[in-house]
Amino acid sequence: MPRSAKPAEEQGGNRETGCRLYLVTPPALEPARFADILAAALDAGDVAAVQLRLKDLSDDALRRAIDVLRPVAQARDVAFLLNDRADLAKKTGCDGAHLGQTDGDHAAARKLLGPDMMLGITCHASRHLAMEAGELGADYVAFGAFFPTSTKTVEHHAEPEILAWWTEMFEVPSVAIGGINATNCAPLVQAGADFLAVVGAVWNHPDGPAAGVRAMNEAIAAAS
Ligand SMILES: Cc1ncc(COP(=O)(O)OP(=O)(O)O)c(N)n1
Ligand SMILES: Cc1ncsc1CCOP(=O)(O)O
Ligand SMILES: [Mg+2]
Repeated sequence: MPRSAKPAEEQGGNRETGCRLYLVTPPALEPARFADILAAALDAGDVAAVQLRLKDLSDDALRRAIDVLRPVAQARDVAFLLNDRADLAKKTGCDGAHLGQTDGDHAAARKLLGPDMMLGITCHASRHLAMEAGELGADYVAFGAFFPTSTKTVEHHAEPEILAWWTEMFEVPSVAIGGINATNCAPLVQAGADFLAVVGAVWNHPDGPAAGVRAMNEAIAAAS
């Protein structure tokens, strides 16, 4: 997936499976303060991508957050994606966008982003949605939620089996999301997830986000 991110082997990441960590930002943040927190997290270990996920912000506020946080990720060769907004991702130098099933026309977004920007698509627990996303040129398909989560109210529950099926059938990378932490991630890694997307496991880690990144990478490596 992340086209501008270094391969796992160059990052000292998880060579066996290639499974890598994908950080989604907390639901609320103050950009200047969060920039330091993000930098510390990214400096703690291998991270393939960061997704800025802020809801109900004006375009101006979103642009301010992007302008502060995007360079923190990109300076470290970590891809920076924007949640929900392909248009703003394109205008603001992001590496791509993540769109859900109600976040507009995926084909139009693919066209807008062009071949050099990434498009990730939520597919819940649906093989059909994933095949549609793959056909229209998604750079990754995201399945979930795999576990209970307090970050978002979720309506779909996915099982590791869908990752195994996808990996066996298609080459488009898969992302697993939803309640994933260092203790429960092994079956997802073993089922072939290319990326584990997490919020709480890193930003709410009791010893801080850097410890959260280390714990996730250790767990991914142990499961590989
Ligand atoms: C990597 C990744 N996977 C899934 C989602 C969920 O996207 P969506 O269904 O559009 O829900 P919101 O995140 O917009 O609430 C995601 N953001 N990232
Ligand atoms: C954005 C999103 N989409 C499905 S579950 C989820 C929240 C993931 O957060 P956490 O890793 O804290 O469960
Ligand atoms: Mg969305």
